[in-house]
Amino acid sequence: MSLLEQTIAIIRPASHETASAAATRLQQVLEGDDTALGRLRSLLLRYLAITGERHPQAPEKCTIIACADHGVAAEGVSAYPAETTVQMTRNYLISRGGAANAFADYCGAELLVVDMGIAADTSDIPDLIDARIASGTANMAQGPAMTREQARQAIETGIDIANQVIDEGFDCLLPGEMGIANTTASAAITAVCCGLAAPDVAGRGTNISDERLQKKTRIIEQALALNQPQPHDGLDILAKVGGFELGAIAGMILGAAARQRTVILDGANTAAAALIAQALAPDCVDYLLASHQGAEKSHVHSLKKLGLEPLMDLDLKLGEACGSSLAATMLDAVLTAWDVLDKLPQDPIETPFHQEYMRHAAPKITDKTFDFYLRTMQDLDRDAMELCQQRIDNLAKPIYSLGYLEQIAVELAGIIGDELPECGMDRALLVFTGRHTSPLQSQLTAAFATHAGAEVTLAHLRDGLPPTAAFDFGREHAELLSLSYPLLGLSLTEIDEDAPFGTAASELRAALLKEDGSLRYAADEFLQQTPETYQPAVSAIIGAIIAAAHNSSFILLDDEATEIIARYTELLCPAVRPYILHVQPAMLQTGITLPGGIIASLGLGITEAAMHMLNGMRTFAETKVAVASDGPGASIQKK
Ligand SMILES: Cc1cc2ncn([C@H]3O[C@H](COP(=O)(O)O)[C@@H](O)[C@H]3O)c2cc1C
Ligand SMILES: O=C(O)c1cccnc1
Repeated sequence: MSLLEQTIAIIRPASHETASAAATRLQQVLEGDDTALGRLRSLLLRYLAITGERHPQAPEKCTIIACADHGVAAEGVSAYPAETTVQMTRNYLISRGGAANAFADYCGAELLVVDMGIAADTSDIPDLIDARIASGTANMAQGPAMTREQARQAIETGIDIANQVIDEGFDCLLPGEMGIANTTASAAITAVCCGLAAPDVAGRGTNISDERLQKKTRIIEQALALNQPQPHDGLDILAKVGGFELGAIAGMILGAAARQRTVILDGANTAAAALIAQALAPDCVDYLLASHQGAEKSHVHSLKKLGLEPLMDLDLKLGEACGSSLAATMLDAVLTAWDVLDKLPQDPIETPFHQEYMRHAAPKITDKTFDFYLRTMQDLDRDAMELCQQRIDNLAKPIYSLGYLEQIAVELAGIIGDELPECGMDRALLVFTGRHTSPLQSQLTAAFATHAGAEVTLAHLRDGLPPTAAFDFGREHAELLSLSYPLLGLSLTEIDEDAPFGTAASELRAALLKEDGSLRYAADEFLQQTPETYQPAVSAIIGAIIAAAHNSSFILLDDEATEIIARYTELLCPAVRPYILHVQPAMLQTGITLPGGIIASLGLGITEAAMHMLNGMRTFAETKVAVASDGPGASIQKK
């Protein structure tokens, strides 16, 4: 038997015993609320099933970027010239300014780069793993991209790589790829595996123009019609419309599955590689975790076929393991939280929170107080924003390909008045709570906040005082915190101590939103319409948002309750809008319903990733990578 057949033969479904025991325990600690952790729950349970351990160590991560060229690039299906593949490979290993470098650094992964078939001399590139199959594939629009033997070789190379890194102690693989025109290949693979037509899967790749997209769609159609790949024959699909780097990634997936190790998928390209692996060994999907829903058109279909649910949508159009690096840190966080939860109540972790209590006073808040904040709200620093945007547009990646991460970076630049906000900015979490906070909530808040590097203040509200008192309490503490912490998560929890978690969100939704999710009331009416129990919390959050924005902190929202309050605050005071980051469901699609700062903490992680992009990546000029020749990048990017 060859390595491929041997590997396929030992792939078993992941063990579900550990996972189902953990599911039972989770249900018990979370008092039967299966939605509490949303998709973090299945992220955790899938990971436990893969490892077969109840409390696995935090995974050792290895990012592996497979690079290869594509004959179909000759058809003009990309916005960038084919030489970009080798130039980016140099960038990873010489300038070290690719997204892959920045995101591996962000999530603490080792970075390996493999030449699977770059159409250029790569002999001078240090540390490049040479596994070259040929100088690029043949043009699939004119015949098969490679021979069946080459397809097997690409996959077996991926299996070898997986075995090697697993032998070195890595247990979580983050594959990525670099290969101009490879979204044409991944779209074709997806069409075959999902039974779709070219227009359903052809996406904009490196941000190509409408005209080029039409051409790309026709080329995919032509490649499928000419080559007739067989949907149940993974090697045939790879040979006819694949790529060497996609074959290697399929192999890494098979190799990892055979050794019961995890692979976190990134965008449409890695998902297409996974479809090849799935066609060869259906059980390998148990070892896959999805990270994000990317913008490439085929991605939604491939994830569905793989039966995987993404954790986030950041409008990424890149690859290079960016989204999977983010998911890897979320996996770390949920593993920590699970350790903590499983040890309750005997063995709680320390929760060194600052505690603040509302005074019994009713301060005078008048329209004048309010006016003061609104009139003296700082403008964003437009120059810093413009310079930051220019730098991002010229980082060595397709234009706009890092989606919301780019927007976060620009907004932060405007808020702090510096075109290059740094990594590791000080951050805090302000959690409004009732008189008492349960050990469960405290432990969860601590686990996620610690992971995000945030200091926590628990601000205890008091009933029976006018809303102005709560407003002032929120204002005062956000103001104090925002003097030292440029990043501030705002959340609430256990306002009604007898109600289950998530009640604040559901009550505020019922009272303040219409059926379609839009706001039901005008800005000056909604507080009277808020259920009395929640009026202090709502007033405190409004005060906190206005004060934090006034002091130029970047505000990260938490659960749906804070989302609703913030949307009304934005209506009341539109000037706060640019200071607010809507985390879920705008970026995270985890459906977490637990309040208390979990979502805001994950938002801090996303913000940190944006800072790694900005500080870790280098520009086209700095790395000598070719700029766009089509699409919006063509007129903006400068060599
Ligand atoms: C500078 C640069 C860095 C990249 N990093 C990933 N890609 C991504 O874009 C390419 C696929 O898009 P298409 O099919 O339109 O060519 C792949 O290389 C993919 O990894 C990049 C592309 C460029 C230009
Ligand atoms: O989703 C991906 O993998 C992707 C999307 C655009 C460009 N390159 C890769």
